[in-house]
Amino acid sequence: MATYSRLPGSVALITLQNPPVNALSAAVRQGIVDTVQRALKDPKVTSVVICGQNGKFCGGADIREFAGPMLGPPLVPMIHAIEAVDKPVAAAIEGVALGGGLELALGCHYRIAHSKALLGLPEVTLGLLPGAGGSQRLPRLIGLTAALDLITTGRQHDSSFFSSLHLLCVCSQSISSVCVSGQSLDSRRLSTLPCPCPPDVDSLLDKTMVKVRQRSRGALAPVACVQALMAAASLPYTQGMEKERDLLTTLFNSGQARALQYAFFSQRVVGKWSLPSGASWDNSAARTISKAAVIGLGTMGRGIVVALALTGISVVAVETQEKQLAEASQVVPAMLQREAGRRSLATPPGVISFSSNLQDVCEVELVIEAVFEDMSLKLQVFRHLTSVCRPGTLLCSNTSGLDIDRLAAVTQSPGLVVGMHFFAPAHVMKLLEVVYGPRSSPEAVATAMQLGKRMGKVSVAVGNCPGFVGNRMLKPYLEQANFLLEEGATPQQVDEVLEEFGFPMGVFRMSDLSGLDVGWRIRKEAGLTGPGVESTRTRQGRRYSPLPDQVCEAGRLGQKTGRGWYQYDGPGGRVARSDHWVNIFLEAYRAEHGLVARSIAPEEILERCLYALINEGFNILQDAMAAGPEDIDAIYVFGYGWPRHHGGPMFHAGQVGLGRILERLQHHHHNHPDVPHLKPSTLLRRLVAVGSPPVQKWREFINKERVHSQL
Ligand SMILES: CC(C)(COP(=O)(O)OP(=O)(O)OC[C@H]1O[C@@H](n2cnc3c(N)ncnc32)[C@H](O)[C@@H]1OP(=O)(O)O)[C@@H](O)C(=O)NCCC(=O)NCCSC(=O)C[C@@H](O)CCCCCCCCCCCCC(=O)O
Repeated sequence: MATYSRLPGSVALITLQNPPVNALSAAVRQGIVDTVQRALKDPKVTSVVICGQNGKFCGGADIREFAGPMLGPPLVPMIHAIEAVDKPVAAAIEGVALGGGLELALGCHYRIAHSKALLGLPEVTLGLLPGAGGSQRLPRLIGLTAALDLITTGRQHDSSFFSSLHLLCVCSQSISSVCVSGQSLDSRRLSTLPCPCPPDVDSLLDKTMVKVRQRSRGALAPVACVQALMAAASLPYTQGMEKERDLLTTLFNSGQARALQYAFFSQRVVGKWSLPSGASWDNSAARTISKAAVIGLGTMGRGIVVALALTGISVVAVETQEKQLAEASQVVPAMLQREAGRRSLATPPGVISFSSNLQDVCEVELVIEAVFEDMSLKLQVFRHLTSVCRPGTLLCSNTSGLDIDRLAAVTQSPGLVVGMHFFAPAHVMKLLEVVYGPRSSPEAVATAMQLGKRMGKVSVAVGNCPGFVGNRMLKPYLEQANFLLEEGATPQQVDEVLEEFGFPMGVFRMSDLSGLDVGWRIRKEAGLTGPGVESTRTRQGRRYSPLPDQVCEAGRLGQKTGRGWYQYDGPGGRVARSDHWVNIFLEAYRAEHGLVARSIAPEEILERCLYALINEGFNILQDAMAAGPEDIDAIYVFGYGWPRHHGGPMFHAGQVGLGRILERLQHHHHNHPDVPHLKPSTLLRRLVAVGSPPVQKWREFINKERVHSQL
């Protein structure tokens, strides 16, 4: 709702009230319409100020309302009516003015903002465009070039940025004196102004269109944003508004908007974590960490040190190999400086001290081990840590899939051991998997989750199983990609299909980037390859492709060696080019194993890679290793490049239709009975059997099934 009060004198104050962010729900819109009317009717009122309760102006349209029928007064005519009134109206912005909130402010005649307020039009991130006049008013106020950047990226900025664009007025006169002076409001009505455009407007629009198509392959909203701004640049306001409305209607009804809005809420759902034990975000106290240590200063360790230091935590960075330590003590401060600059932090907040001595961690509150992915080495480190650290120190491992409980078992306080699985580069990537073992205490989980949040990560609590959630699902995906090569596909074909779907990189390009030796080492440790293992296509009772092992054996480890599934300009090269060697190698391999290459349709490539991954997601939910589909989807969107406009693998499954996913998995499993990952999960079957409920209902369904021991 919105409240009305008269300030001493002649100013009416309208306060938006809809906690927590004063979103423009039907009740708020109705409140605005009513209170503006009241102010207009009151002869003592000469000017109006609109503000938001609790120091937040407005977080925009109420996204939750998008799921149902639109009730209450529509936003566009409401904002238009405010712009048209003949008493001056000012938006007093504190906290946030985002989306529809900023559009409301653009309909006012004056905008004043607190220096710390954040403003922006983030609709594109929700699969929409600023559809309450924002796409037409903003460029008329700040010019086409600046509006294109803000609207197509959804970027938010503080008020000093917007003051420099003259979006905010530095009012030398108070609102009431504006009114008293009888100053005309005509020039304050943005819809009446022309749109300032650069001379090369067509070239600017073309270049922006190319850029947005490249940046977010297959995403509709950025393209529609450019189209709406083209209209603002070339059409009168009323026709521009018609274009805005048409584009918004198309986007609003698209699956992409639903996916992106789901992604918005899933990011928030995962913060409200709960464990099978009943421990959860609201009943578990977190410790505040001010001193931490990182053990192992390879790529991951260095990134973690920077991520911690950026939050103001003092870090002891330990590396026992002198050469690596010397290199890290040069590189890490530079990384910190660069990242602090990128985040506009004047000076890097945290203090880092480097050491080669594990004893130096004895004073810290939390340790993150980031040594080589080797269980015996990690066990050795944990044994050492438990003897040198103060009692009560939290011991965390950055393992990407090893058993947290085995590490906990060698410590004096297994309850204080959790996994903190970062993604490379750790100071940049948003995802953190917080892995709880059967003995991890709620306090340890809460502390790791909160620490992740402080570092600006999306922290997701996951259970302790091989590969946790992300890498466990990646395994069947990679496996299918390798099988497809055996059957006749090329790495480029597979990658193109996945990139067309929206992944920034296909599976083979991604593997080359991460280093093919990472998986090779894991497979060796699992006894799947290595000396003494027979080179067959069946291992440990299931189909196995030795292709990636053989590529590694040929010394091709990916970008770092200049050769992998592709060739590069040299070691460390970035541009992947197809490599004749790979084609010859694949032909020889198929001949050796009596395989006849067939032509594989893009649909089969996509289905086998994605549905195998999705199927494992259902298994993970069934095993209670993730609390709900939102957790899996957040992991894939923030850690694995899953295109956000497809919501995440589990959301995508719902959009494709669970029945269809089941039927295709059955089909592929029938053709490949020796691939257990293609066997449809029990949970998927159960969901289809009860009529394929929407993804938002799965959590409840799974809990009920568990109670009745159906899963
Ligand atoms: C605001 C934030 C920056 C605050 O961040 P903070 O970290 O402090 O807090 P949280 O993010 O955790 O949020 C707290 C809490 O609030 C919920 N929430 C936040 N914002 C919204 C919102 N806008 N709506 C609803 N709920 C919101 C959040 O979920 C949390 O809840 P929880 O239960 O988890 O505690 C940050 O929250 C943020 O960034 N918010 C989003 C800001 C945003 O994106 N705003 C834009 C919204 S879209 C918009 O404004 C569209 C406009 O352009 C209007 C377009 C017109 C629409 C008309 C529709 C007509 C359709 C026409 C089609 C016709 C169809 C046909 O005919 O067929």
